[in-house]
Amino acid sequence: MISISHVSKAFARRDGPVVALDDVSLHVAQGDIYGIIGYSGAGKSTLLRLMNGLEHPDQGTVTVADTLISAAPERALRAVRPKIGIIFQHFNLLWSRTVAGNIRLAMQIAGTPRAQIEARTAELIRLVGLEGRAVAYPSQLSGGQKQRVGIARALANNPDVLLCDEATSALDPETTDQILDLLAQINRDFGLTIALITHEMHVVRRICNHVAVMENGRIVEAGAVSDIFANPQSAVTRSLLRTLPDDSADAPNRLVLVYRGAVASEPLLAAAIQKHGLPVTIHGGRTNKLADGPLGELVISVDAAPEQIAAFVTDLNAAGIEVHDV
Ligand SMILES: Nc1ncnc2c1ncn2[C@@H]1O[C@H](COP(=O)(O)OP(=O)(O)OP(=O)(O)O)[C@@H](O)[C@H]1O
Repeated sequence: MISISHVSKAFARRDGPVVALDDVSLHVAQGDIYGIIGYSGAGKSTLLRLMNGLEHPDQGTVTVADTLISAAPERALRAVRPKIGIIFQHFNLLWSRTVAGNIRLAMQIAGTPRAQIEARTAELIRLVGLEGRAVAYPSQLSGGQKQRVGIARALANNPDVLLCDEATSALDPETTDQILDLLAQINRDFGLTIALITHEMHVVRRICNHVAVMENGRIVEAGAVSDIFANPQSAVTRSLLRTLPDDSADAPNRLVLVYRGAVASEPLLAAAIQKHGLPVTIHGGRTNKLADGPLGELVISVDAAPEQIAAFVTDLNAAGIEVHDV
């Protein structure tokens, strides 16, 4: 659906040329949710602008929805743009138009017949969960609602591809997850291909199936999200992964085992698990080297009745392991 082949792009600046993209190749398949992640200045926005023809590469080719965007004349670009929806970090809504007015505009520009516009607008408002807000103005909406309008507008012309430019970076964590879930639902229900740029690994973890990690204008690694998470190759990927909060925080019956100094936690834990016969999931652990000796932490959850867990904890305590249920 999106093919980027050996693309390079430099910008002229007073202090010399800046290489924004350096021999980048990337393939986004039909139905993918493909994340492009990197820190500020890595080249993500430039790559996204190449995908909708706002920039042209110095070298290489960009093909989106069977159109060679990198070499397309303006007329061909105008024809293909309705097939490429885009949503933005700051929503880019028209403040003088209502929710419905913003969504209609995309179809009016594309020359859609009026009767069709009304039906499609109503359908899109339902799809993004904004029923009853059609006549509200953007200033009356929360950030999450504004992005829902952005999504409805981007989908108005039935695009083949949705590009997301840091689409949740201006939102709080809860709203971020709601918007990401909406994008995932649209991907599932309509098979819409999504390419997104982000600096947050959480976004990749929650909805992407593929990811490319960028640094200094290059893709340093790319592949299936599960492979990259399981075996990150580059320092920048490992650094981005360290920023992730622990998903096990939501697990039921989550216990943090703390062991100090010479207490060897694993054999003691194994013995307690065996004795009580409980299903224990280990979520992770780490060792802190404190000035007065090592302090270990192991995060587990136990799928058992409260009294079984209490007996298990009593044995762990007796073995010198502190247990916190946080
Ligand atoms: N129009 C431009 N003129 C000059 N330099 C540019 C231009 N656009 C991007 N650059 C430079 O190219 C490099 C890559 O920028 P880009 O915006 O693509 O990175 P990014 O990963 O999207 O970062 P950010 O999240 O900060 O936007 C940076 O060094 C940037 O300063």
